[in-house]
Amino acid sequence: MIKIAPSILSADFSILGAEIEDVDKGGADYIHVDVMDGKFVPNITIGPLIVEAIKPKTSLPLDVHLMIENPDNYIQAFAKAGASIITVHQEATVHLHRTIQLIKVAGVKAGVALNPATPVEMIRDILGDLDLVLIMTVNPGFGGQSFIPQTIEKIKQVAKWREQYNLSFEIEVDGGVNGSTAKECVEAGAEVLVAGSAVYNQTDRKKAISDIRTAAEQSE
Ligand SMILES: O=C(CO)[C@@H](O)[C@H](O)COP(=O)(O)O
Repeated sequence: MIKIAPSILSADFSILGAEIEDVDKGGADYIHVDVMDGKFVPNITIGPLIVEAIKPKTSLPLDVHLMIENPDNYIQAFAKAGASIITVHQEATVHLHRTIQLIKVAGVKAGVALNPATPVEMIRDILGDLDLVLIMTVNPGFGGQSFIPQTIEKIKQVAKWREQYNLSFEIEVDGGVNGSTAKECVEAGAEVLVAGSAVYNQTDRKKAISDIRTAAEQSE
């Protein structure tokens, strides 16, 4: 089953609660929350206080993507704030296995994200510990960038390992996902599609979500 995760990075932050309710009613499956620290990526966004504030606005899982250095220092705070899934970057932590265990001890699903230039081999040995693998299809930091086609092979390889090792983590893609790129991602093996500008830059968010889902489902 395909899941659509609108990224609130492209929402109107002056009415963030209403923007979240809009995609919730519009058929979203997750709310994707982009956390950036101005160090790991060249942009600064939101922290645990905002996650806590938006939590009552939706019953959908909050899919929190930490694009920050030293993620171990913030896992507890984001879990307490209401995150359902916490995804850290492989590139941002030296002891990835320990970081994953910290997320699990906090009672939250654990994900790992890979930048476009990071080989999937970097997480092969810990796939069995993961609930989600996030293949970045743009360089993280900003919404509205173009999809990087070379990332498709990475999705395929992770999907192959999932089957080969009989694992059940979700494969999520993030960046430049829209009605034109969704199908290829799903054909490669992804089932969670993060979409920022393709949803929030449209006035009718329900239609935008439905259009992406329909495009993606053409591969099934
Ligand atoms: O993590 C990020 C960017 O770093 C994403 O979640 C973006 O917010 C996706 O935006 P679009 O490419 O869909 O506009």
